[in-house]
Amino acid sequence: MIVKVVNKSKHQLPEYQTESSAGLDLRANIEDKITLKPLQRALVPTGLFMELAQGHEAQIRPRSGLAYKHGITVLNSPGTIDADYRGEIKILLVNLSEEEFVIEDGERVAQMVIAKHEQIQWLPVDTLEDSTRSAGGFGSTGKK
Ligand SMILES: O=c1ccn([C@H]2C[C@H](O)[C@@H](COP(=O)(O)OP(=O)(O)OP(=O)(O)O)O2)c(=O)[nH]1
Ligand SMILES: [Mg+2]
Repeated sequence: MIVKVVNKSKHQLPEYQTESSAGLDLRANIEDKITLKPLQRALVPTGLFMELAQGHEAQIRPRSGLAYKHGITVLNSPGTIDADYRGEIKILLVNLSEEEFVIEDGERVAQMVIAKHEQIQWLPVDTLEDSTRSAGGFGSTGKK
């Protein structure tokens, strides 16, 4: 799929790191380093603007390496980029570790997955078709 993009960052366009990667790694586009203290959050700019086709969204997800090694994750994960959004793509990072973490310009801090989605129309009714699960949830299966 071809996606129009305006790259106002100092960096190359996000790339798939391997042949079958689902996510495009997103780079921080910042003038000065950002230091995240424990439990601090920051909205990290990417310098990227894009135009997705209707029926598509972009999901901003954490990178597992940063999460595992440094406790850095995407606070609103998965962040949702709507197809009609024309603003700058930004990444909301939070530091869940007990150590400071420094974000460098150009660092790959998150990844973006493009996905198809539906938009629905409601059909208001009084009752729903029953099912085997019925209203069971939140650990209801496998119990006696
Ligand atoms: O991680 C994110 C999440 C959102 N956005 C942008 C694109 C998205 O289309 C817009 C709105 O996001 P969302 O609907 O999650 O935020 P909201 O708090 O509901 O704001 P709004 O009232 O603008 O929809 O903000 C980002 O750049 N990064
Ligand atoms: Mg919204």
